[in-house]
Amino acid sequence: MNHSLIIALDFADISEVGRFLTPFEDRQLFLKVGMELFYQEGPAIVDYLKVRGHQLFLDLKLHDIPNTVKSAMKGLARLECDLVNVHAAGGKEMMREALEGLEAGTAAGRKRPRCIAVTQLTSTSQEQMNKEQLIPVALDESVLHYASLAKDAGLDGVVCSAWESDAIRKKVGQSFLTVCPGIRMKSDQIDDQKRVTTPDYARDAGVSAIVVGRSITRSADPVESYEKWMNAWKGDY
Ligand SMILES: O=c1ccn([C@@H]2O[C@H](COP(=O)(O)O)[C@@H](O)[C@H]2O)c(=O)[nH]1
Repeated sequence: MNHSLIIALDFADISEVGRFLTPFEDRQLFLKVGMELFYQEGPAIVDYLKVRGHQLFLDLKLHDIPNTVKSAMKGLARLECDLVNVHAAGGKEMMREALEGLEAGTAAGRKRPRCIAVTQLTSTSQEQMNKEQLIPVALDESVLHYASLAKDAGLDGVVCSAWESDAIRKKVGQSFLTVCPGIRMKSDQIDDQKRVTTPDYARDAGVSAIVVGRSITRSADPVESYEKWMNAWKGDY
């Protein structure tokens, strides 16, 4: 999954997904299914995308008591996605149990899905974290701390802003995945994102993958937009 561009399919239902994907014809993409689509369509959306040969990041950001997350991950492993995630704020024990669940649910002979942890959402600012989460440190310190917890728990990487990727890898190792949303072209609207970088910045920072949603999915010509993004990111097809 190194140097992938993951398209966030933040659509209301499968018919919107179908309309979006049709102009891409038979191209195989790395796609992300989040809460909006999964809560509407359930596991059927995963099958729909997998039979078309796409790679899948199931972005459900599990965050619950360890036993519940373990059982949920056991079920999710059966969907055979490439990548799943949890919130690091759930703690080291929860993350370890998530991995155990994934291993238990993975069919013999198959590789378990990779599992990464959300550090601080890219929509979180320094001020929001200090005042609302009552975490009294610098935001990048909190991100590094969560990344270390995820590494100790055995996870494969984190979701973070591209700003934080280099420091994370220096601290926990270069093979640790950094999957980065909050990416915009200079001309794009930032929307609700706070820790935003450009694809060039993310490329130079050596992040593992960028996640791009609205800039592609809401553009008038998504295929052209995807090409523009792949050129800027110099992504692997
Ligand atoms: O910290 C996070 C974790 C997940 N996301 C998800 O990525 C996409 C970003 O979409 P854009 O339209 O490019 O902003 C979206 O699906 C989020 O749920 C994130 O943005 N930040």
